Amino acid sequence: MKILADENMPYVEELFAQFGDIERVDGRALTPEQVSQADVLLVRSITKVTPALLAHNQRLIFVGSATIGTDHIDLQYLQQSNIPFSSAPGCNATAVGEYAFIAMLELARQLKQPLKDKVVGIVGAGNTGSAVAKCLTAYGMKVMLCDPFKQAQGDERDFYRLDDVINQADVVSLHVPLTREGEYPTWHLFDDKRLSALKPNAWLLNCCRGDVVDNQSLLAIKQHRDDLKLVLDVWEGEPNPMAELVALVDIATPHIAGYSLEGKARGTYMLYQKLCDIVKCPVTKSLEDLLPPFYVAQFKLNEQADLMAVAGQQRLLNLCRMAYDIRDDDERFRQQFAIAGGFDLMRKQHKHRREFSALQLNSTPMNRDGQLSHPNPHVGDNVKNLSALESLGFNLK
Ligand SMILES: NC(=O)c1ccc[n+]([C@@H]2O[C@H](COP(=O)([O-])OP(=O)(O)OC[C@H]3O[C@@H](n4cnc5c(N)ncnc54)[C@H](O)[C@@H]3O)[C@@H](O)[C@H]2O)c1
Ligand SMILES: O=C(O)[C@H](O)[C@H](O)COP(=O)(O)O
Repeated sequence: MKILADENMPYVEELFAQFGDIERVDGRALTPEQVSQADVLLVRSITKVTPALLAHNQRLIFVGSATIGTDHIDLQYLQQSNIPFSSAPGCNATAVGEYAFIAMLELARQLKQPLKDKVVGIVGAGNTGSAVAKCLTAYGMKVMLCDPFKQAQGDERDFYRLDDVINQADVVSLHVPLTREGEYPTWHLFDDKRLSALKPNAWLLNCCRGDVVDNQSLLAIKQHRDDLKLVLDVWEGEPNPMAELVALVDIATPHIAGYSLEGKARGTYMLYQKLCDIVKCPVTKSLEDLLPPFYVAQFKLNEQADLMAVAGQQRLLNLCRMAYDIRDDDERFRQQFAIAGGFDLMRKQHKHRREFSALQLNSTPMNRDGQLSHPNPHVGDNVKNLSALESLGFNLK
């Protein structure tokens, strides 16, 4: 069996070598000739899987995309051609949730504002939107969800109309797929009108797809609305984002919101599970075995460190930065995005970010000598503190 896999998809050898020969390819430059002899094709978001790409291939038994988004795949064509396909729904949702939460904490620090007071509108309440909501509610914040599809399906959470979110939320975070058809298409969902309607001093985060926001309109509005703060991980025209817009964005990254080691591993692993199913072979590998341990074995928390209070915001940010320091990506992005191939190179070299769950926090209330400190008036607060940290996703031992 010949397996053609994107050169920047981790853990392919570990998981797929048992099925046959693996050839690594540049997913952005993939040609129909390269694909012609493949039995399995494993892609990322940068490969457009179209009838033209598959034109010379008669033997594919599986196309897999280690992504949540599927806007780069001609799903209808694959279905008509009876080529089994799978993406990796939810694989990097935790990474996106933590990215958005950390970006908000970081922006609050830059602006010297408390984050907790803000109301956050989440547009798209699927896997990634829910992961953001999980972090924010664990931190005690109010969220407004907007998802007309989930609402119509009877999802029991509270939902709001998009206009109400725009009018009322202090922060708007976007988590929709890129769609051009249907009742609620998302291409340029945030157009001139909606962008202009954002509240004074609003923050806008986009970690879904660049084309969900009209980047030209955003640039024009931001040029005369300095109050508007922007976090952009995705851009129209990737891998060539608009330089004038980058200059006005407060936190700018190269489409890596989902790039935790865990998220990447999960993506490849979900495709491995799918191929096992197709070729009727047992799943023998485990996801946990793929991941290296975190570089610090354990963090011991001082019981009085009230990370969940407004006063503890900086300390919480410091803890989050242990897993992922978004400032590094922002800095590198500004240095490299305009260099030829820079956008893709930053993504290729992005390897070391971990999810909160990789950090083991010692949950036993200790005093400075490492002794149990009962009875202690702060133990009750500490337990609340720890359970909020656990809800945020940290690993309490
Ligand atoms: N930046 C990154 O690294 C990164 C990582 C993962 C996913 N993504 C992008 O984020 C998108 C969302 O991911 P997900 O895992 O949450 O997908 P999902 O399918 O779990 O959820 C998307 C939700 O959006 C809702 N939706 C669709 N159109 C809408 C509209 N017009 N208004 C409001 N809600 C609408 C859907 O009903 C669905 O519940 C993906 O399709 C992908 O394009 C980006
Ligand atoms: O849709 C997704 O899952 C994300 O956009 C994903 O993180 C994109 O990463 P890529 O496939 O380009 O490596």
